Order: sequence, then structure tokens, then C-alpha cells
Amino acid sequence: MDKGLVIKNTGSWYVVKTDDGALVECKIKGNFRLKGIRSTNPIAVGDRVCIVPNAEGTAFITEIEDRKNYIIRRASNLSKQSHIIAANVDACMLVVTVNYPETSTTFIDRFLASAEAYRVPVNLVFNKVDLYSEDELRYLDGLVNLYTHIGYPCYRISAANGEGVDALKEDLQGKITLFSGHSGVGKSTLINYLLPDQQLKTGEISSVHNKGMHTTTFSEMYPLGENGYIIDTPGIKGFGTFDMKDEEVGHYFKEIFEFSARCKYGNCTHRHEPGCAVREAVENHYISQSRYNSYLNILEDKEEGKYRSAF
Ligand SMILES: Nc1nc2c(ncn2[C@@H]2O[C@H](COP(=O)(O)OP(=O)(O)OP(=O)(O)O)[C@@H](O)[C@H]2O)c(=O)[nH]1
Ligand SMILES: [Zn+2]
Repeated sequence: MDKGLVIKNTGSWYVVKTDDGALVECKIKGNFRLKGIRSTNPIAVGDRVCIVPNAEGTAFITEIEDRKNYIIRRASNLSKQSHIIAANVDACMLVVTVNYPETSTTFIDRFLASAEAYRVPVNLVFNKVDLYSEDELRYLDGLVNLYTHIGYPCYRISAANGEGVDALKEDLQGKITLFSGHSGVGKSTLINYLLPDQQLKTGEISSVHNKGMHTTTFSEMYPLGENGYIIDTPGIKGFGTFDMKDEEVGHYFKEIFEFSARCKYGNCTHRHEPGCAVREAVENHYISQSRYNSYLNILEDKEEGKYRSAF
């Protein structure tokens, strides 16, 4: 029996990289129903598995190790079926643009909140710096200040000319990193720059996704350096959704959570409650108005039952 890492899922086969470095085509054997997840695919890229080789040089996956996290996508908003995109993700690079196209802070904050819930550290990658005007660069500085201060590392890059990409590349060594972001922000351009041998077919992937054919997509991790892997997730706008109580939303905004310890009531939602330390912190500019707005926005959508579709 060998142990290894699932690096590709073709739908019927899995490619496992064993700890000895061999690539083995595998099928599933046994029962892989995982606690509480009704998934269309029991094993995903990033899973650590045990395999038993057979006579033909292929192998059966017989066991899967506990995951530290996993990223899911529901088949549809109403469906309880979900598709696991990747397991054991060490970090996420959220690629965003101040303009061309504009990425809103609401989108960024929603993404960050769901990443907190999945316990995946996020880095913000501000792309297309070669295109920005002075005003846009100033706004970018403000965002970088804000998010760095909260605890999200930021990169300023141009995937088009390579500016800033080397520093980012350093950060990918030895980790499984998921790339995400709005369509058009330059994910594929960036990944092609990082993996010149790979050359993702950007347009094709996007058009397939737009036709809604992505629910059965296969995932693949691209090796980078010694032990790093990149996962490109066409069509993923954010993480899956999750059920939470109103008073829990603030747990996923780091700085709100920090101040909430001083709120008068334990289940404070930081809206109208008297003695709310979070509202006071917003008034005194310790918490940014844009972050607080995003927080309120999630609460509102949640009440209207829109939270799920917002992702
Ligand atoms: N000027 C400039 N253009 C860029 C940069 N990065 C990407 N682009 C351009 O932006 C457009 C979109 O880039 P893609 O890499 O296809 O974007 P994507 O995020 O992969 O988009 P989807 O595949 O739809 O998810 C292309 O025309 C790129 O050439 C950059 O740093 N500077
Ligand atoms: Zn409060």
C-alpha cells in the first residue's frame, strides 16, 4: 500500500502522485461517504489517499485521510448536492482589479468572509497595475493599506508585463493554492505567466463555463516548483455557502470579531444594539466604513434569503 496526493480528477480516473514521486492512475474502491456531505465526487484534488496497486500498473484508492478543509460548489442554488472542487487548500489568491473590470469591496469582503468560514488564508492580488490612472493608484493604495492592516497580505502586480509576480511566486512554494476572482481580472494570464509550459486555454474554459456545463468539470492541480500546486477554478466566484446565525456573521470579519468582545450583549449583531463596541469602532474609524457596509450587506441578504445566490 502506498500513500499519495490526488492531483487530477478526470471524472472516471484519479491521478495520484505517490510519496515516492510516481504518477499512478487510480479508481475508487470501497465506500467513501463522508460525514454530512452529499457530494457528486467523493474524492477531490488535494486529497491525501492510500492506494493499493494492482497487476495492470494502476491502483485502487482504498482510504482517504481526514481533510483540513475543502472547497465545495453546489450544483445549483436549491440543490443539496455539492461538488468538491479541492481539499486541503493551504491558501487562496483572490485576483482583483481596481478597474477593467472593477471589483467591488463588497465582493472582496464576501469572499474573505466565506474563506474565513472555510479556514483558508487569503492573499489579495491586485492585478493590471500597468493600466491605472493616478487616482486609481491612490485608491489602490487605500485598499492595500486597509486589507494589509486587517491581516490579508496584498500583492500589486501586472500579469501582462510580469511586474510584482516574482514575489507572489515565492509565496506559492510548498503549498496548494487556489486562484479565484471575477471573470476578466487576469487569472489565466497570471497562471500562464507562472506556468509557461502549461498554457491554459482561457477562452475555451470560460465559454464552457458560461454555457453552464461546469457542474461536471474535472479539476487539476498544476505543479509549481518542488511541492507547490496551483488550482485554477474556472467559474468559481466564491466559496460555497454555509448556514450561520446572524450573530455569527461578524466572526468572519476579523476586525469586527476583535471589537465584538467589548459589546454589551454576547449575541450582538452590531446594528442597533445599545453599547455596541463595533458601531463605536466604526464611528471612530477603527473599523472601515466599507467593511462595515459589506457586513451589513451580508446580514440584509441573509434576511431576504438571498445570501446563497449572492455567491
Ligand atoms: N493591461 C493588462 N491587461 C491584462 C493584465 N492581466 C490580464 N489582462 C488582460 O485582461 C483580459 C482578461 O484576462 P484573463 O486572463 O482571460 O482573465 P481571467 O480572470 O482568466 O478571466 P476568465 O477566464 O473569464 O475567468 C485579457 O485580455 C488579458 O490580456 C494586466 O496585468 N494588464
Ligand atoms: Zn456589537
